Amino acid sequence: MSATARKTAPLPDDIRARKGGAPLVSLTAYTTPMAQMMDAHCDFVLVGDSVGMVLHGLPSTLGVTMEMMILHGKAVKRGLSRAMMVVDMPFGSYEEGPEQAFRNAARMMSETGAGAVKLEGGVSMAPTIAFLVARGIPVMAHIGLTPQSINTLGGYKVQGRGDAAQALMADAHAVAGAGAFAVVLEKVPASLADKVTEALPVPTIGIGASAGCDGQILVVDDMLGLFTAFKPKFVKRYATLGEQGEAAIAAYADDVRNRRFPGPEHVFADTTAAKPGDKA
Ligand SMILES: Nc1nc(=O)c2c([nH]1)NC[C@@H]1CN(c3ccc(C(=O)N[C@@H](CCC(=O)O)C(=O)O)cc3)CN21
Ligand SMILES: CC(C)C(=O)C(=O)O
Ligand SMILES: [Mg+2]
Repeated sequence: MSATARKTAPLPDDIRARKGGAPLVSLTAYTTPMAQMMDAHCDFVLVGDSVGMVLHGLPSTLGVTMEMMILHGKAVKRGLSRAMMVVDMPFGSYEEGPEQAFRNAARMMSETGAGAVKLEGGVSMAPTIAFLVARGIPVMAHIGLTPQSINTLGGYKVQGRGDAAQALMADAHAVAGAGAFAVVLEKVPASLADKVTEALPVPTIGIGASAGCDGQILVVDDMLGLFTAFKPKFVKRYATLGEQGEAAIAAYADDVRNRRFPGPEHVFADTTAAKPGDKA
């Protein structure tokens, strides 16, 4: 079923069932109005830990906390009626082991109303994914470039080139075998993304991966041109809202400095004998 024909949010199993079918559409969102804009057009919406870099000015995703993810998760949920919401588990909230991951993921699910959580990692995270899934928490996996590991990866580089392809394929099989209902593939060679997509029984969601993936995701502020501090090669700009916003702010500043704003239509008379159409 298309995102627009649907009346209620799909379940993780509905997303899983889209393997090999019409491409899954997703974007990140961090606020209610952005969630409202994409609700009719996306199969699922991710409250990404990219929120730290995009909305809070942090230098990486490492400083993002459970409290931040819960606050933004609640805001996004209020803007959705048809798309499923997935929330990123932040750095440090799940890596200690399955028990820590369950405790924090359960809190994330109950406090935000998310349909699933996403966590970064492959083979090493498989036991944690299996533990969560066995206890009722649907998990979306995220392999390839995993930004929470920036300090060991040494930069936001392409992952899985050359000999590293086998390890990436092992990560993909491990997370799918552990019960993840979908797998995000970030910044991997397109040919490898296609092989993983063919090999896995669950949908692959590409970001800097391949048009052959079972779905795509982007950071919404990137595709709208609102976030401009950097632009990964995988970003396609569908709008230039940052530029348009700055031009609008410059026009406002000019109006204020020249007393063109507020105009007569923006101010109030000292009488209730209002003209027709006036608001109190
Ligand atoms: N705005 C935004 N978009 C993202 O896709 C994103 C975030 N933030 N924050 C969390 C992670 C970090 N991600 C990244 C960050 C950088 C590149 C990247 O390709 N960087 C280029 C250009 C960097 C630059 O121009 O400064 C690189 O060559 O490293 C990729 C993914 C993906 N996620
Ligand atoms: C880019 C997506 C996959 C993500 O993890 C995020 O926005 O945090
Ligand atoms: Mg993330």
